[in-house]
Amino acid sequence: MRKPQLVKAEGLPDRVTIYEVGPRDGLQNESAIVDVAVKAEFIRRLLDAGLTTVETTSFVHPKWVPQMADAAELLDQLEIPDGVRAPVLVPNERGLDRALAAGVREIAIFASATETFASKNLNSTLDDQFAMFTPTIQRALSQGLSVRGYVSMCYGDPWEGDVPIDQVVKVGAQLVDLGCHELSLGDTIGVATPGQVTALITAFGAAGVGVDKLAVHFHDTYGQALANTLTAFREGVTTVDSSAGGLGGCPYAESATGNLATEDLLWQLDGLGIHTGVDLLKLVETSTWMADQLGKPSPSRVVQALAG
Ligand SMILES: CC(C)(COP(=O)([O-])OP(=O)([O-])OC[C@H]1O[C@@H](n2cnc3c(N)ncnc32)[C@H](O)[C@@H]1OP(=O)([O-])[O-])[C@@H](O)C(=O)NCCC(=O)NCCSC(=O)C[C@@](C)(O)CC(=O)[O-]
Repeated sequence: MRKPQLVKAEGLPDRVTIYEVGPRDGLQNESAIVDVAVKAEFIRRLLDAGLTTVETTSFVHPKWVPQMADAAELLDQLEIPDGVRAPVLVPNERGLDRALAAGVREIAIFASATETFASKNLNSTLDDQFAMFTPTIQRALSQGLSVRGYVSMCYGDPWEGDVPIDQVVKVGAQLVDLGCHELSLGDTIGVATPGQVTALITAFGAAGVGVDKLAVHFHDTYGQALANTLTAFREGVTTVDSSAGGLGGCPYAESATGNLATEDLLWQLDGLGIHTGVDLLKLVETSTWMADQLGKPSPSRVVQALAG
C-alpha cells in the first residue's frame, strides 16, 4: 500500500491523540439503522487498528435518535481492553443512569453555543441546558467517571449565521468549571476556516482554558477540516476528533456532513511523522468493510485512493 513520504515540519506536536467518533457521530446519522452486531464488529476493528479512544454510542432519548437506541445492547457485546477509553454521549441524568447501568466509565456531555441548536438538539435553551448538565456532571464525577464536554456550533450556525466568539467561550468555560477534563470545539456544520480556529483557541486561552484541555472536532462540509486541524496543532492542541471513513453528521443540523475522516487525518500525520499508534492500512480495510455494510462508498479521499 502506498504511504506518504515522511518529512517533519517545525512547530507541530510529536504525538496526537485521535478521538474516534465513527460509531457514534458517524452511525447516528445513517438513515438505515445498523445492526448491533455490525456496530460491535466495527468497534473491534477500530481497536485492532490501534485506536485507543473510541466514542461508542449515546444514551440519548431513543425517539430523538433511533440509530442509538441499542446503546446498552451494544456495550454488552463489547469487551473494552485495559487502557482503552470508550466514552459515550449523555445529555442528562436519565442518560447517565442508563450509562452507569451499562458499566460506562467516561461520558461526554454536549452543549450548544446557540439558542436555536439548544432548542432543536436538546429541547432546551442556551441557559437552561446547564440545568440538565450540572447535576449530570456532578453525579458522574462523584461516581468516579470522567466527563468530556462538547460545544456545538462553535464557528457558525445554520439558523443564526455567525456565532459570537464570547458566547462560545462562555458555554465552554462553564463546562470546564463544572469539571469536564476535556473540551471539544465542534464545527458542527463544517464552515470554519483557519483564522477562526486560531481566534477561538486564543479566546479560550484568555478565559483560562488552555490548549491542554482543548480538542477539535471538524466536519468537512467545505473541505476545510484538515487545514483547520493543522492550524489547531500549530496552536498546541493535541487531541483531534475524527471519524473512520468520514462517516457522520448530526440529525438535528441538516447541513452537517461527514466528520473529518480518520484516514485523511492519518495520511497527514504519518507524513509529518506525528505519532498516533494507529495503523492506516488496517483502518482503510475497516472503513472499506463498513462501507460494504452500509452499501455505499466511503467519502474519505484516502480510503478511496488506497482501497481496492
Ligand atoms: C436531551 C433530550 C433527552 C431532551 O428531550 P425531552 O423530550 O425534553 O426530555 P424530557 O427530559 O422532557 O423527558 C421526556 C421523556 O424522555 C425520557 N428521557 C429523557 N432523557 C432520556 C434519555 N437520555 N434516555 C432515555 N429516555 C430519556 C424521560 O424519562 C421522559 O420519559 P417519560 O417520563 O415521558 O416516560 C433530547 O432532546 C435528546 O435526546 N437529544 C439528543 C439529540 C442528539 O443525540 N443529537 C446528536 C448528538 S449531538 C452532536 O452530534 C454534535 C456533536 C456532539 O457531535 C458535536 C458537534 O459536531 O458539534
